[in-house]
Amino acid sequence: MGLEVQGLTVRFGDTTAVRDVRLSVLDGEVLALLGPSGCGKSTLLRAVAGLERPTAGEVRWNGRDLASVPVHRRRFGLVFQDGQLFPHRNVAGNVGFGPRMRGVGGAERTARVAELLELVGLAGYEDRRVTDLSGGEAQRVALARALAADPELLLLDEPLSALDRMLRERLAVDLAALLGRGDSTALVVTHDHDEAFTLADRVAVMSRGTILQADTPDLLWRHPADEEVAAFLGCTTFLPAEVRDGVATCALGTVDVTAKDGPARLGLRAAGVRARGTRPGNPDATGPLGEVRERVHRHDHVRLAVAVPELGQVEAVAHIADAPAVGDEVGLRLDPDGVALVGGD
Ligand SMILES: Nc1ncnc2c1ncn2[C@@H]1O[C@H](COP(=O)(O)OP(=O)(O)OP(=O)(O)O)[C@@H](O)[C@H]1O
Repeated sequence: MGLEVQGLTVRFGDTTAVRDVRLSVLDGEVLALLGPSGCGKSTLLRAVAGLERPTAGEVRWNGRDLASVPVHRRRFGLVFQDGQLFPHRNVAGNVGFGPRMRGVGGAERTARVAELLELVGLAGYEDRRVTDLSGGEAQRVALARALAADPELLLLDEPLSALDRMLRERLAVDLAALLGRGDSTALVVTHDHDEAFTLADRVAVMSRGTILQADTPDLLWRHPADEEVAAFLGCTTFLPAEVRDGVATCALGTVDVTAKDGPARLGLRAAGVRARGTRPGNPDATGPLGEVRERVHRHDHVRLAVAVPELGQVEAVAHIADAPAVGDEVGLRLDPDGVALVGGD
């Protein structure tokens, strides 16, 4: 059954941080709450944890209304951005805290702590003082500590956002494997798209206190419910299209889609529009033509703003090796991986 949230509203004075939210997290599912700063993600998570009192609505766990159940009785594991470890205990003391409270004895507890430290990439750290750890190490200890308590539901609030990018990407993959392997049920708050898509079975996109869409990463990416979700997920150009036999035709060309015949709306991310210079000897430069107006080097590609007659400015990408310069003419081609079908059924 898992977690069910219904009609949940949380107000702080005149601010409605969470507005009539309905959400479920199934047993064994990892759900990410993704949204911009201030949209109400943390407040929703804190209301589920019991740290914030709802103004209206219900939070149920396995069918039971939690309104009268205090935080420590909910059996939910909490991890916040800054870990919040017990400073007077060493790493083993922190990770082993939950098992110890549940009466798990010496050898078994030591083995469990070692296993969890190995899982979070900190094998052998048992005797380290937590005050001597780096931010990334401390956060991994916090994760291990939350998991060690065998919580029924893990609540993670921006668990990786204090870490540097390389570590965050690695830890997101590790955490996804770890949550999947343990069959954990988890609600993860994040503002980082990659993190949400890496970790979650389903992603709920939040804006201004409400959930706009909750779907699998694949569906969300390819079929955002409306332009607001599409724009939040990176679409910068929206074009009308006509679908015929699984092919959508728009002003920038054709792309395969899963949709019924008829009019449709496409959302294009920069990566959905590939640009090639039209200079002689480049036969790949086909499709509608435009002129490069801006050019920015990103880590593994070049991002362009291309002026297309009658369409205006379109974001596109080019290979670093033969990236066109500002002022060059380019041919544009759609890449289905970067194209979304917006709205509709
Ligand atoms: N204790 C509080 N008192 C008053 N207003 C609050 C309180 N907590 C949150 N808010 C307000 O509620 C809204 C939602 O805040 P919340 O922290 O839930 O957003 P968030 O999406 O988690 O943002 P961030 O990613 O920046 O943490 C914001 O406008 C915030 O200022």
